[in-house]
Amino acid sequence: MRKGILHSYERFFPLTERTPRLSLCEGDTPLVPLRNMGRELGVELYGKYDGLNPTGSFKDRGMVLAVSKALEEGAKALICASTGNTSASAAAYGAAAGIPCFVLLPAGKVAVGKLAQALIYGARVIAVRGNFDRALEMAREASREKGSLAIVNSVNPYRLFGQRSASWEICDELGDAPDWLVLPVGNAGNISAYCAGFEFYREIGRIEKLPRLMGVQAEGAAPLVKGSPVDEPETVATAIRIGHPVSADKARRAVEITSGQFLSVSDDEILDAQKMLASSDGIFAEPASCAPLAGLVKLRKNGRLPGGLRIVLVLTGNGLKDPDSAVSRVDLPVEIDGTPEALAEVLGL
Ligand SMILES: Cc1ncc(COP(=O)(O)O)c(/C=C/C(=O)C(=O)O)c1O
Repeated sequence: MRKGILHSYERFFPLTERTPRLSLCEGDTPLVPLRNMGRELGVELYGKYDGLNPTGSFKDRGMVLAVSKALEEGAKALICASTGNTSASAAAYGAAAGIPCFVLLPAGKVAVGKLAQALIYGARVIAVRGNFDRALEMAREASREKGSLAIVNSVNPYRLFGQRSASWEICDELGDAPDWLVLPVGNAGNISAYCAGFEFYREIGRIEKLPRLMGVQAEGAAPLVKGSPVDEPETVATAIRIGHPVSADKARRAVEITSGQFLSVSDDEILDAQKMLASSDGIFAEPASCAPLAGLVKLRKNGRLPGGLRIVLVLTGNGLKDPDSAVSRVDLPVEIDGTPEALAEVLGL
């Protein structure tokens, strides 16, 4: 039975007897073999489907630890800026913890599913006329001003600590680290957390080697590929529409020590990958989560994807978060009269 990561990995986390053990049964998500895409690409391919966490993204892994520790340290409320998933997760764990949660979202740039979540979980949702980077500056300022307001963005170290749990689950299931781990990069916290998690597992002898960490960004929001901040990031993958990643230095170190790489893909390549993943292997992930597959397809096209590798794609968010983007790329339903003849015609019977 899933009891949540504070239970499953209790001995690896900075918990004390005073730390409340929050849980929405996050973690222990499936590592799905992507057989058809794997055959297509000539690799052994898996999807770590973190879209099956309680609020539909990997954010729950860090949020459960950050909110538990915030309670222990006397916080009276939570605050975060978000492109959507962090706010959904903060709102849910704030509700579970029984404390208010304030979320700052870039006005008009958040997928409908994520906005609905933050609202229904009872967060105070504040739409900022500006992008995520501006909203994060405001949230950090507010948290500095008011000590009892705990910021739960990935500037909060407990967030990245909790997110290490995904790397441990992958290694526990595969028996070692994969050859490559490919994931989307926005604020760059998750790639840094995976690196720390794999390093810890190597330190305690659970794995032999670190996987190559491949960070994929959208072409219109690719500061780590460009090597400089992007002031006006733009992409259909709104979860990674971030131009000033707060964990950039950690992420660069993660790519360097694992001989990995940052690469970027276009919005079209992302949406094509989203449709491919769903129609070939039955997994519906949100646009940002499909950037890694788009990256693999691009490497394969350029002859830079070695055969036979064991690769894990991190599917960070559920496709249901952003149905509008997915619908923009598919044929809409055909409408018929309610008669057997009309159906027979469509079915070609
Ligand atoms: C589905 C999905 N995939 C990838 C990322 C990028 O992770 P980071 O590189 O650790 O930022 C996000 C990030 C979202 C937010 O930053 C937020 O919700 O505020 C995401 O929601």
